[in-house]
Amino acid sequence: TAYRVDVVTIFPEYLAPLRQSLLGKAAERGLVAIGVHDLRQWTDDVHRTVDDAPYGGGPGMVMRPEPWARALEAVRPSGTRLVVPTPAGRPFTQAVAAGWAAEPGLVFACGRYEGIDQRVADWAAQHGPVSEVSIGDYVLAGGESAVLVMVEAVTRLIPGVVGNRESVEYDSHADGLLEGPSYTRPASWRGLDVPPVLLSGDHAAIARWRRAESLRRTAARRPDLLAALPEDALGPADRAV
Ligand SMILES: COc1ccc2nc(C(=O)O)sc2c1
Repeated sequence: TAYRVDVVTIFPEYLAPLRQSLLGKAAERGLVAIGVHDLRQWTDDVHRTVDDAPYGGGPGMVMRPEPWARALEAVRPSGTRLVVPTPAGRPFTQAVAAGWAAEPGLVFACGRYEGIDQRVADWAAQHGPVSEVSIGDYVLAGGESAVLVMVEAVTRLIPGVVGNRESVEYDSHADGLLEGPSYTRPASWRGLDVPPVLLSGDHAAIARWRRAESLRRTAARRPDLLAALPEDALGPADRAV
Protein backbone atom coordinates (compact mmCIF):
# COMPACT_ATOMS: atom_id res chain seq x y z
CA THR A 1 0.00 0.00 0.00
CA ALA A 2 1.07 3.56 -0.66
CA TYR A 3 3.10 5.58 1.83
CA ARG A 4 0.59 8.15 3.08
CA VAL A 5 1.52 11.78 3.75
CA ASP A 6 -1.04 14.27 5.04
CA VAL A 7 -0.30 17.94 5.71
CA VAL A 8 -2.49 20.38 7.64
CA THR A 9 -1.70 24.06 7.00
CA ILE A 10 -3.29 27.50 6.64
CA PHE A 11 -1.40 27.88 3.34
CA PRO A 12 -2.39 24.77 1.33
CA GLU A 13 -1.31 26.41 -1.94
CA TYR A 14 2.23 26.65 -0.55
CA LEU A 15 2.49 22.87 -0.67
CA ALA A 16 1.46 22.56 -4.34
CA PRO A 17 5.07 21.59 -5.30
CA LEU A 18 4.49 18.27 -3.49
CA ARG A 19 2.54 17.22 -6.55
CA GLN A 20 5.34 17.95 -9.02
CA SER A 21 8.32 16.02 -10.39
CA LEU A 22 9.77 13.12 -8.37
CA LEU A 23 6.89 13.12 -5.93
CA GLY A 24 4.35 13.55 -8.72
CA LYS A 25 5.53 10.41 -10.53
CA ALA A 26 5.67 8.43 -7.28
CA ALA A 27 2.13 9.56 -6.52
CA GLU A 28 0.95 8.58 -10.01
CA ARG A 29 2.55 5.14 -9.54
CA GLY A 30 0.68 4.67 -6.26
CA LEU A 31 3.86 4.56 -4.18
CA VAL A 32 3.04 7.73 -2.27
CA ALA A 33 -0.33 9.31 -1.48
CA ILE A 34 -0.33 13.01 -0.53
CA GLY A 35 -3.17 14.92 1.10
CA VAL A 36 -3.05 18.69 1.84
CA HIS A 37 -5.70 20.09 4.16
CA ASP A 38 -6.65 23.66 5.07
CA LEU A 39 -6.78 24.05 8.87
CA ARG A 40 -9.51 26.67 8.54
CA GLN A 41 -11.88 23.90 7.43
CA TRP A 42 -12.05 22.97 11.15
CA THR A 43 -12.80 26.41 12.55
CA ASP A 44 -16.33 27.27 13.62
CA ASP A 45 -16.50 31.04 13.57
CA VAL A 46 -17.39 33.28 10.66
CA HIS A 47 -13.84 34.69 10.58
CA ARG A 48 -12.34 31.18 10.64
CA THR A 49 -10.01 32.21 13.47
CA VAL A 50 -6.94 30.02 14.00
CA ASP A 51 -4.86 32.20 16.32
CA ASP A 52 -5.12 34.12 19.58
CA ALA A 53 -2.94 36.14 22.00
CA PRO A 54 -0.33 34.22 24.05
CA TYR A 55 -1.03 33.55 27.74
CA GLY A 56 1.64 35.22 29.82
CA GLY A 57 2.04 37.98 27.23
CA GLY A 58 4.82 38.31 24.68
CA PRO A 59 4.95 39.19 21.00
CA GLY A 60 2.88 37.63 18.24
CA MET A 61 0.01 35.15 18.26
CA VAL A 62 -0.36 31.46 19.10
CA MET A 63 -2.40 28.94 17.10
CA ARG A 64 -5.53 27.85 18.97
CA PRO A 65 -5.75 24.17 20.01
CA GLU A 66 -9.33 23.24 19.08
CA PRO A 67 -9.14 23.59 15.27
CA TRP A 68 -5.93 21.53 15.34
CA ALA A 69 -7.47 18.73 17.39
CA ARG A 70 -10.47 18.56 15.04
CA ALA A 71 -8.21 18.54 11.97
CA LEU A 72 -5.98 15.81 13.37
CA GLU A 73 -8.97 13.68 14.42
CA ALA A 74 -10.20 13.93 10.83
CA VAL A 75 -6.87 13.45 9.06
CA ARG A 76 -4.51 11.35 11.23
CA PRO A 77 -4.90 7.57 11.13
CA SER A 78 -4.49 6.20 14.67
CA GLY A 79 -0.88 5.40 15.45
CA THR A 80 0.50 7.49 12.59
CA ARG A 81 3.43 9.71 13.52
CA LEU A 82 2.58 13.40 13.83
CA VAL A 83 5.46 15.65 12.78
CA VAL A 84 5.42 19.23 14.04
CA PRO A 85 8.11 21.43 12.44
CA THR A 86 9.40 23.96 14.97
CA PRO A 87 12.64 25.90 15.49
CA ALA A 88 12.59 24.40 19.01
CA GLY A 89 12.59 20.84 17.65
CA ARG A 90 15.13 18.02 17.64
CA PRO A 91 17.30 18.00 14.51
CA PHE A 92 15.82 16.39 11.41
CA THR A 93 18.58 14.20 9.94
CA GLN A 94 19.01 11.59 7.21
CA ALA A 95 18.78 8.91 9.91
CA VAL A 96 15.44 10.34 11.08
CA ALA A 97 14.24 10.41 7.45
CA ALA A 98 15.22 6.77 6.97
CA GLY A 99 13.35 5.75 10.11
CA TRP A 100 10.18 7.56 9.04
CA ALA A 101 10.39 6.07 5.51
CA ALA A 102 10.03 2.64 7.10
CA GLU A 103 6.71 3.60 8.73
CA PRO A 104 3.30 3.53 6.97
CA GLY A 105 3.13 7.31 6.65
CA LEU A 106 3.23 10.72 8.32
CA VAL A 107 0.94 13.60 9.26
CA PHE A 108 2.49 17.09 9.34
CA ALA A 109 1.09 19.98 11.39
CA CYS A 110 2.40 23.24 9.90
CA GLY A 111 2.61 26.03 12.46
CA ARG A 112 2.53 29.72 11.67
CA TYR A 113 2.68 32.78 13.95
CA GLU A 114 4.65 31.93 17.12
CA GLY A 115 3.64 28.30 16.92
CA ILE A 116 0.86 25.98 18.05
CA ASP A 117 -0.56 25.74 21.60
CA GLN A 118 1.71 23.12 23.24
CA ARG A 119 -1.29 21.11 24.40
CA VAL A 120 -1.93 20.00 20.79
CA ALA A 121 1.34 18.03 20.69
CA ASP A 122 0.69 16.77 24.24
CA TRP A 123 -2.85 15.66 23.33
CA ALA A 124 -1.69 14.15 20.00
CA ALA A 125 0.90 12.03 21.83
CA GLN A 126 -2.04 10.10 23.36
CA HIS A 127 -2.93 8.88 19.84
CA GLY A 128 0.47 8.01 18.37
CA PRO A 129 4.09 9.17 18.21
CA VAL A 130 4.73 12.91 17.94
CA SER A 131 8.02 14.38 16.65
CA GLU A 132 8.78 18.07 17.10
CA VAL A 133 11.68 18.67 14.68
CA SER A 134 13.74 21.46 13.15
CA ILE A 135 15.36 21.26 9.70
CA GLY A 136 18.22 23.57 10.71
CA ASP A 137 19.54 26.36 12.90
CA TYR A 138 17.60 29.19 11.31
CA VAL A 139 14.03 30.33 11.82
CA LEU A 140 11.44 30.29 9.04
CA ALA A 141 8.09 32.09 8.96
CA GLY A 142 6.23 28.81 9.30
CA GLY A 143 6.51 25.06 9.01
CA GLU A 144 5.53 24.71 5.34
CA SER A 145 9.04 24.97 3.85
CA ALA A 146 10.27 22.49 6.46
CA VAL A 147 7.49 20.08 5.42
CA LEU A 148 8.55 20.34 1.74
CA VAL A 149 12.11 19.51 2.78
CA MET A 150 11.16 16.61 5.03
CA VAL A 151 8.64 15.07 2.61
CA GLU A 152 11.28 15.13 -0.15
CA ALA A 153 13.95 13.61 2.11
CA VAL A 154 11.64 10.85 3.38
CA THR A 155 9.79 9.88 0.20
CA ARG A 156 12.95 9.53 -1.91
CA LEU A 157 13.96 6.74 0.51
CA ILE A 158 10.79 4.76 -0.22
CA PRO A 159 11.70 1.83 -2.48
CA GLY A 160 10.76 2.56 -6.08
CA VAL A 161 10.44 6.32 -5.76
CA VAL A 162 13.99 7.04 -6.91
CA GLY A 163 14.75 5.01 -10.04
CA ASN A 164 18.41 4.44 -9.39
CA ARG A 165 18.58 2.78 -5.96
CA GLU A 166 22.36 3.09 -5.91
CA SER A 167 22.20 6.87 -6.10
CA VAL A 168 20.22 6.81 -2.87
CA GLU A 169 22.68 4.51 -1.15
CA TYR A 170 25.60 6.70 -2.21
CA ASP A 171 24.02 9.94 -0.98
CA SER A 172 25.93 12.37 1.16
CA HIS A 173 25.26 11.48 4.79
CA ALA A 174 24.34 7.91 3.85
CA ASP A 175 27.62 6.64 5.28
CA GLY A 176 28.04 9.55 7.66
CA LEU A 177 30.36 11.37 5.29
CA LEU A 178 29.88 14.01 2.60
CA GLU A 179 29.97 12.89 -1.01
CA GLY A 180 33.10 13.87 -2.90
CA PRO A 181 33.22 15.77 -6.23
CA SER A 182 31.53 14.47 -9.39
CA TYR A 183 32.62 14.93 -13.01
CA THR A 184 31.32 14.20 -16.49
CA ARG A 185 32.39 14.96 -20.09
CA PRO A 186 34.44 16.69 -21.40
CA ALA A 187 37.63 15.37 -19.72
CA SER A 188 39.26 18.79 -20.24
CA TRP A 189 37.05 21.85 -19.89
CA ARG A 190 38.13 25.50 -19.94
CA GLY A 191 41.62 24.47 -18.83
CA LEU A 192 40.28 22.29 -16.00
CA ASP A 193 40.88 18.53 -16.18
CA VAL A 194 38.99 15.65 -14.60
CA PRO A 195 41.23 13.86 -12.01
CA PRO A 196 43.07 11.23 -14.13
CA VAL A 197 42.29 8.34 -11.77
CA LEU A 198 38.63 8.61 -12.81
CA LEU A 199 39.61 7.92 -16.43
CA SER A 200 41.95 5.06 -15.50
CA GLY A 201 39.45 2.22 -15.44
CA ASP A 202 41.11 1.02 -12.22
CA HIS A 203 37.99 0.60 -10.11
CA ALA A 204 39.82 -0.20 -6.89
CA ALA A 205 41.93 2.95 -7.27
CA ILE A 206 38.79 4.95 -8.13
CA ALA A 207 37.01 3.69 -5.01
CA ARG A 208 40.03 4.56 -2.86
CA TRP A 209 40.29 8.02 -4.41
CA ARG A 210 36.55 8.68 -3.89
CA ARG A 211 36.75 7.61 -0.26
CA ALA A 212 39.75 9.85 0.30
CA GLU A 213 37.97 12.81 -1.33
CA SER A 214 34.89 12.16 0.78
CA LEU A 215 36.95 12.15 3.97
CA ARG A 216 38.93 15.22 2.93
CA ARG A 217 35.75 17.17 2.15
CA THR A 218 34.06 16.04 5.36
CA ALA A 219 37.08 17.06 7.45
CA ALA A 220 37.16 20.45 5.74
CA ARG A 221 33.44 21.28 5.70
CA ARG A 222 31.84 19.20 8.45
CA PRO A 223 34.38 18.21 11.10
CA ASP A 224 31.39 17.61 13.36
CA LEU A 225 30.36 14.66 11.17
CA LEU A 226 33.85 13.20 11.36
CA ALA A 227 33.82 13.46 15.14
CA ALA A 228 30.41 11.72 15.22
CA LEU A 229 31.55 8.69 13.23
CA PRO A 230 31.52 5.39 15.11
CA GLU A 231 35.00 4.18 16.18
CA ASP A 232 35.20 1.43 13.55
CA ALA A 233 33.95 3.56 10.66
CA LEU A 234 37.44 4.69 9.66
CA GLY A 235 39.81 1.98 8.40
CA PRO A 236 43.64 2.18 8.39
CA ALA A 237 43.63 3.52 4.81
CA ASP A 238 41.29 6.30 5.90
CA ARG A 239 43.66 7.50 8.59
CA ALA A 240 46.28 8.15 5.96
CA VAL A 241 44.10 10.85 4.39
C1 LIG B 1 5.50 28.69 13.47
O1 LIG B 1 5.98 27.57 12.78
C2 LIG B 1 7.33 27.55 12.48
C3 LIG B 1 8.08 28.73 12.47
C4 LIG B 1 9.44 28.66 12.16
C5 LIG B 1 10.04 27.43 11.86
N1 LIG B 1 11.38 27.17 11.56
C6 LIG B 1 11.61 25.88 11.37
C7 LIG B 1 12.96 25.29 11.07
O2 LIG B 1 13.06 24.04 11.06
O3 LIG B 1 13.88 26.09 10.85
S1 LIG B 1 10.25 24.90 11.54
C8 LIG B 1 9.24 26.28 11.90
C9 LIG B 1 7.89 26.31 12.20
